Amino acid sequence: MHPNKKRLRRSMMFLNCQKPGLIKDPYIYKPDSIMLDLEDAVAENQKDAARYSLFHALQEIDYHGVERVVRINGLDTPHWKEDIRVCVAGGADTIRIAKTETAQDVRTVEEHVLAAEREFGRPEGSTLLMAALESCKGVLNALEVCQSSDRLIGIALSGGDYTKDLQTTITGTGVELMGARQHMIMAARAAGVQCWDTVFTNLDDMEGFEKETRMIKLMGFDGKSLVNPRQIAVVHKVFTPAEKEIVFAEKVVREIDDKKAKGIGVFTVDGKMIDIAFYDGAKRTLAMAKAAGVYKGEL
Ligand SMILES: CC(=O)SCCNC(=O)CCNC(=O)[C@H](O)C(C)(C)COP(=O)(O)OP(=O)(O)OC[C@H]1O[C@@H](n2cnc3c(N)ncnc32)[C@H](O)[C@@H]1OP(=O)(O)O
Ligand SMILES: O=C([O-])CC(=O)C(=O)O
Ligand SMILES: [Mg+2]
Repeated sequence: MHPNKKRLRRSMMFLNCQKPGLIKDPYIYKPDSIMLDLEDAVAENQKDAARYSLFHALQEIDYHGVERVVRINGLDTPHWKEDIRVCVAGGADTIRIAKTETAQDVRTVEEHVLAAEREFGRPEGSTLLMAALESCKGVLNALEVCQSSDRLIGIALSGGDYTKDLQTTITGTGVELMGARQHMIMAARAAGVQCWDTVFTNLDDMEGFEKETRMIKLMGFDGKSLVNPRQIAVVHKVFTPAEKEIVFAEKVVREIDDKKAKGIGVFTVDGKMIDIAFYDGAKRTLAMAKAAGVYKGEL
């Protein structure tokens, strides 16, 4: 498996490739990933200029370990083939396929990525893929998209275009996105890939943003697409296990190991019933805490 397939992706911040001022140093905000956008943030007559900036940024800027995702234009545009060549030539870590609808869309992109890896002498299989689902058809096909390719690391809900297709609007209540969110997270888990929630565009409503972030964390998402550096700290706070969760998870793992050796299946930890069903969840909490740099233990 590619070493970065399962890396921590709590915060994935979009930035517009049309704006060199934005793409030159976003690592200072310490998101887990940046998403350099060639799609909707870039005006139609600026696509070439955006690709040119992107190529030089990928080649010349040290992003200090922040994952460099590039969002390419959809397969219904004249741009995506050249977008892929520039991403691969520049050495992007991951390509986000905008407006993905089917498993075949992912496979088509994969063929072009492989051809570009050969053309530019990049290791075959080094470029990862994520698929943005932005229509009812795309969301309904979530499972086949998740199972489409070994390069595919996960699926992202794109609520703006999705609600347009659904013929509603984003209200901030989450009602209109609930079905898609639930469906996508189940598909991603069934296929063993990651799943990210859509952007929150009201930058003046930080309270609403935190509420939504807490909700999607509870739903099972791995993180969220973001549009602004102010949103990163909130997402990291919500998605990084707190000290008391880490302590409890350590106790659960140790107690299950200990009780198993003694032939005991069910018992309590801090007044809560625990059995083997809780083992993987506790292990996941510790792995996440370790990846986030807040846990140094060996469990
Ligand atoms: C529906 C979709 O398709 S979403 C995906 C496409 N959208 C995007 O890519 C938009 C990304 N976001 C942005 O461009 C901007 O955040 C905007 C236009 C929404 C708001 O911009 P501003 O009003 O300037 O935001 P704000 O005042 O919070 O900026 C503060 C600082 O953060 C920087 N900043 C803002 N957004 C970003 C970003 N996404 N990435 C990196 N830096 C950013 C600004 O340049 C500014 O830096 P400075 O203090 O050195 O001047
Ligand atoms: O991917 C996202 O969250 C942003 C986007 O394109 C959309 O909402 O349509
Ligand atoms: Mg969109």
